[in-house]
Amino acid sequence: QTGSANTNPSDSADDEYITNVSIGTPAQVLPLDFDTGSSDLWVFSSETPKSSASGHVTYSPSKSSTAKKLSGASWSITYGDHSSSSGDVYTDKVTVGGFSVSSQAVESATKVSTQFVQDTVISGLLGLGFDVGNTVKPRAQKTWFSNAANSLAQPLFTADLKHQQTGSYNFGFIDTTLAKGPIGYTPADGSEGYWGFTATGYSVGGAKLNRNSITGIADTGTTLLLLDDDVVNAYYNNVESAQYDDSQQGVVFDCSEDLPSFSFGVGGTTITIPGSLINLTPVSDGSSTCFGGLQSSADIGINIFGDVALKAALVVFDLGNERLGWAQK
Ligand SMILES: O=C(NC1CCCCC1)N[C@H]1[C@H](O)[C@@H](N2CCCCC2)[C@@H]2OC[C@H]1O2
Repeated sequence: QTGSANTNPSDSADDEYITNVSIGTPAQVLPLDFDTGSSDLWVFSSETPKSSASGHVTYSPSKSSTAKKLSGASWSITYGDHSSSSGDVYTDKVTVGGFSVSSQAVESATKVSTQFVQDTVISGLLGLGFDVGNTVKPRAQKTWFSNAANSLAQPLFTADLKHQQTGSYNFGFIDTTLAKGPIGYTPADGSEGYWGFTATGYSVGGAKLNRNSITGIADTGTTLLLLDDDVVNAYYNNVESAQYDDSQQGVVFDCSEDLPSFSFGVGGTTITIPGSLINLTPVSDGSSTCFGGLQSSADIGINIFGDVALKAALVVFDLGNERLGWAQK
């Protein structure tokens, strides 16, 4: 068995990617942010304060004949951008891309932080990280993918995120036609709940890859490519107008710049992010100053290959073999 779901950028800056998920009986369809950087499936619900839920599609367990309250269970999560949510837990049927898990922990939000209240295009997150990262207490719950894995044709999923176009999350199979180059595989470290890996080197503007390895995570839930300052500086030293903008909390440059590409080595292959994908968006509507898709990870302490990097590749999240595959797109 397999599943295949379309995913769409939420706005003109590809800030996040939205995938529709069916929950309960009859199906309640919610737009969720699939996040390989976390391991909770949580939703805005009938239990979310009305003022917070305004503008969001919500899940009502009381309207689902297959919903069951998970007695005594609660959850609470804080993300790297300091957004947060918490609540109680139901189990219900959850279908993604035509594949159903009959009893999935659906974490109902009784509290959500301002960032989520304001982000009305999503009704929650579907974590695709490792189960160890799940926040439900007293007993951690499995992710949708973890519950599905044993029934899928292969215990893996792929992410094919695109700039301002419809992409896909495929479960149980690899559609190699989505890629232009071979898939390079490298071991994945799931011990922290993330999909951790090591890139073997990098280069700017098509130069030969150096041998400076970069250890980080493949995170569909983070918009940017966040790397060490020495890498960020090596890149922006090639961009005449680049400067750090305190108010924007990042490197900005003239939107008219012809940005160099950024390449990294992984699993014996090279992934090249075209400069165009690193020109993320004007700092404000109509501005001729643009915000960089590559920024510093210095304040975080971990390198993050977020959507800016993932958009250049077909990425295979292979749970069965504990490995990540990257193919140029
Ligand atoms: O916190 C992270 N990543 C961190 C970024 C800083 C450095 C450490 C990792 N990801 C979150 C992301 O920012 C959220 N956001 C909502 C608004 C549109 C953009 C996405 C969304 O909710 C949780 C998750 O996804």
